Amino acid sequence: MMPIDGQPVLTAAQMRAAEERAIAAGASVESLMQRAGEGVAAAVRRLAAGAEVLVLCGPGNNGGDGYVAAATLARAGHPVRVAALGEPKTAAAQAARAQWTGPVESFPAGLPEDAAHAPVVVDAVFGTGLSRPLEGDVGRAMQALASFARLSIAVDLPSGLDTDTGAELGGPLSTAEHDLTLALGALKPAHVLQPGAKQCGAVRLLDLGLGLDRISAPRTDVSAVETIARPRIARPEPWSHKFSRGMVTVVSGPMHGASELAALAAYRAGAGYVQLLTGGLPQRPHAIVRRRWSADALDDKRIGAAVIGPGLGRDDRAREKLEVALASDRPLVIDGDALHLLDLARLRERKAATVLTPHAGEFAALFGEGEGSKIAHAQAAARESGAVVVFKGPDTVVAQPDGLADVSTGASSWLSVAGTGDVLAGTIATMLAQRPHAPREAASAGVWLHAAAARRLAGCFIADDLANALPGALGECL
Ligand SMILES: NC(=O)C1=CN([C@@H]2O[C@H](COP(=O)(O)OP(=O)(O)OC[C@H]3O[C@@H](n4cnc5c(N)ncnc54)[C@H](OP(=O)(O)O)[C@@H]3O)[C@@H](O)[C@H]2O)[C@@H](O)CC1
Ligand SMILES: [K+]
Repeated sequence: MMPIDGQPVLTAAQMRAAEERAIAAGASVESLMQRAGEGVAAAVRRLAAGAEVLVLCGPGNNGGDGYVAAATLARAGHPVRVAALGEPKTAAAQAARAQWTGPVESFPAGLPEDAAHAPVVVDAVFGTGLSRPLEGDVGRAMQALASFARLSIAVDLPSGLDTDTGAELGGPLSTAEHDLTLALGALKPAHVLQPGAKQCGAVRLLDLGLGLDRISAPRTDVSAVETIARPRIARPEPWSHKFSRGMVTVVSGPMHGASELAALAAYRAGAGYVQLLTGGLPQRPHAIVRRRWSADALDDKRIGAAVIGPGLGRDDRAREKLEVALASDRPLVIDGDALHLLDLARLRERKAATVLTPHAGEFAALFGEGEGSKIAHAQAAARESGAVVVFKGPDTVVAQPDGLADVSTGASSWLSVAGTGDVLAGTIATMLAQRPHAPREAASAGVWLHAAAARRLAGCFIADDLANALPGALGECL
C-alpha cells in the first residue's frame, strides 16, 4: 500500500488505456486481477486482525477482484464469506469466481438476518465500470453493512461513485462511507474530489505494475493530473538577503484585515521582504513595511510577486488598482474582490505569471458552472484565462493553461473559516516570488504549505494561527 501524494490521477478511460497498454506488453486481465485481489487480501488480512470478513462481489471485474481476495484470504485460513450481486459477467471475473470454493450468499436481499452483518466488510461490487445509479436496495444495504462494520474497505472505489467526477451517481447520501479505499493501479478523480473523497475514507494505492508516469504535456490517454506532493524548499544561502529571499507586495483596500493576513502569511511562508500598500496606520507585526498606494507602486523591479484582492473592495478605486496590477510586469496573485472585477480578455494580454485563486462562488462568477469534474473545470478556466487557476475548496485543483493540473489531498475541514483564503494568497505569492517562472509549481507548493499548516494546528483555529503555523509547515519541506 502506498501513500497518495505525488501520484498520477487517471479517468476511467485513461485507466482502460493503461490496462490495454499493459496487456499489449504481455500482461493479461487475469494476471492484473490476481495481483489486485491478492493485494486487497493482504491489506484486509493485516487490518482485520482475525475478524470475519464479508466480501461483496459485483458482476464485473471489480467483483472479480473481490473473488480473488476472498479465495486468497480463505487459503490463508482467514474467516471469510462471499455475497454476490448476480453472476460474474466477464471472462476474468468468471475465472476469479471459480477460485472461490465456498458458498455464495445473495446480496442485497438474500443475506440472512442473523448473519447479515460482519465486522469487516469489503465492497467489491462496482469500480470504474459503474455506468448508472445503484439499483434497488444496493446502496442502502451497503450503507447499513458499512456503518455496522468495525472496518469497511472499498476495492478500487466505493460502489456508487462516478469515477471521473467523484459525484454520487444516485444523488447525495446514496453511497456508503468507508474507512479505507484501496485504489487499484492508480488514483482516479473520485479518490480526490468531493464528495467521493469523503466516501473513500483513507485512500491507499495498490501498485499493479502498470508503469504509469505523469506526462509533461497533456494527451488524452495518459494522465495530465497528479496529486500535490510535499514541495522541496531551499534554505536561504549564506549570501541570501531580504530581496533575494523574495519580495512580496500586497495591495490593500478598505478591509485592511484581509490584506494584513496575506502579508503576514507571505512573511511566514519565507519571503524576505513584505510590503503592504495601505492607507492604514502602522501596527504589528512591524516587519511588514507599510507604504501608501501610488500608481507606480508596482514598478519596483525587486518585487517578486504582488497580491491583489484580499479586502480590496469593488469600487472604482479598486478597479484602478487592479488595472495598475494587470499592467505591471510583476508576477501576480489575484484573489477575492479582484476576481469579481476581472476582465478575462484584459487578463489574457498579461505576459507575466498570473495566479487566480477563486473559491467556488468566485469561480462560477468568472467562468460559469461548466460541465464535468472540478479538475476539468479548472483546466478549462486556465485555458480560457491564460493564467494558473487555483480552484479552492476541500479538494483544491491547480491547473495551468496547457492542461497540466495538481489536486490537493488531505485538506483539513477546519480550514472552513474566514481569512484562510487571504493566508493562501500570501503563501502562494511568496512561492511565486521564489519561482517566478514556474507558477503552477509555486501555487501547488503554496496549497501544500497551507494544508500542512492546518494539519499542524490539529483542530479549531483562526486565520492568524494558520499564518503563524506556516514556518512549521515550511520546516517539513527543507
Ligand atoms: N484497470 C485495471 O488495470 C484493472 C482493473 N481491475 C478492476 O476492474 C474494475 C473495472 O471493471 P469493469 O469495467 O468490469 O467494471 P465494474 O466496476 O466491475 O462494473 C461493471 C459491471 O457492472 C454493471 N453495472 C454498471 N452499473 C451498474 C448498476 N448501476 N447496476 C447494476 N449493474 C451495473 C455493468 O453492466 P452493464 O453496464 O454492462 O450493464 C458491468 O457488468 C476496476 O474498478 C478494478 O476493480 C482489476 O481487476 C485489474 C486491473
Ligand atoms: K468497489
